[in-house]
Amino acid sequence: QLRQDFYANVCPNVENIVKEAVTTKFLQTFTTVPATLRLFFHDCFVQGCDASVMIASTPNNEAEKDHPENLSLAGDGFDTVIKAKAAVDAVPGCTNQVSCADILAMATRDVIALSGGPSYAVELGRLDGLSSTSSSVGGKLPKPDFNLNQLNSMFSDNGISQIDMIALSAAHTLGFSHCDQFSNRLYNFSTSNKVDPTLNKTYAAQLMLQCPQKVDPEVAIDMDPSTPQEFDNVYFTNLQQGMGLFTSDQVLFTDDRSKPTIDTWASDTTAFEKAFVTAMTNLGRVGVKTGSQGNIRSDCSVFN
Ligand code: HEM
Ligand SMILES: [Ca+2]
Ligand SMILES: [Ca+2]
Repeated sequence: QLRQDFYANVCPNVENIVKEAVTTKFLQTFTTVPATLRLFFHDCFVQGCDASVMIASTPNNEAEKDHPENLSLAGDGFDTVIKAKAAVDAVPGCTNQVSCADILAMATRDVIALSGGPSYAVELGRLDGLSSTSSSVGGKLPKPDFNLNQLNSMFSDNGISQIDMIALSAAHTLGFSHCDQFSNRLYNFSTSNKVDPTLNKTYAAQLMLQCPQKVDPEVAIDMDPSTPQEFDNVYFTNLQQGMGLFTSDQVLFTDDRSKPTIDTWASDTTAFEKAFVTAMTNLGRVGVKTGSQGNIRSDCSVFN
């Protein structure tokens, strides 16, 4: 039921309006890119791509965004959607016609292109969801210590294949992580190895400098040490060198079932970009709401 020209009659210029608002925000801060991309992922994996992640908590309802695993979602992602929504609603005819879920999908496409990644046509027609609870988040989002079976199982719960999961993981080609998400790999990996043996030695030493034990929990470091502000396939060449930040990144190279894909995309940007667009399109189809399952919110952070 999703289609690319969903708003052609009510708000034909919606894509340009969103792109302009996103570009303005991008020029103010680069964080717009990783923040929006991760927000889209965390939205789609909990109750589907329905902007449930945008809802603010109230005295009666602790919303998704206040679940511990969502507290590190950067505010600039939410702000990007809110600003784009305001720009859309300011255009006569478009007011209250475009869902927050679709604006997030378009904004995500735009930030990827702005940071050097592929551009693609976005499918539209998602409604905004009618519920958002912190208690629905647990067990729905992947953890950085996941192995390949755990990754495949969680993504397949959302109808996403291993190949799409690997392509989507390349989102870690930009953005930041807090030290506690991977410090076990540096200081207490296992009884026989304090440092994760799959971690490049030089990179491990660099990470220890950036993330000493008892570091300020606010400290965040680049996930791609080589090209942190470029959406590129360097994610895969990093993995080949033992420079994946999380276990869930590095395992894609150490597990023989996924290694061939890493090797292919490390040396073929075109093939990676094509796969990434397919994977993002599939991610955008997860749990889409239609009819009485949703509505179009007038304020993305509040139910109508
Ligand atoms: C494959 C399993 C995945 C795991 C285990 C995972 C885990 C994480 C973790 C732990 C962080 C750091 C959070 C922090 O400390 O602030 C992070 C950041 C990020 N993730 Fe993932 N992620 C996965 C997949 C994805 C996917 C599929 C996307 C998008 C398509 C994505 C996009 C991002 C982005 C852009 C950031 C940086 C956020 C920022 O700088 O604000 N991740 N991820
Ligand atoms: Ca959602
Ligand atoms: Ca990069």
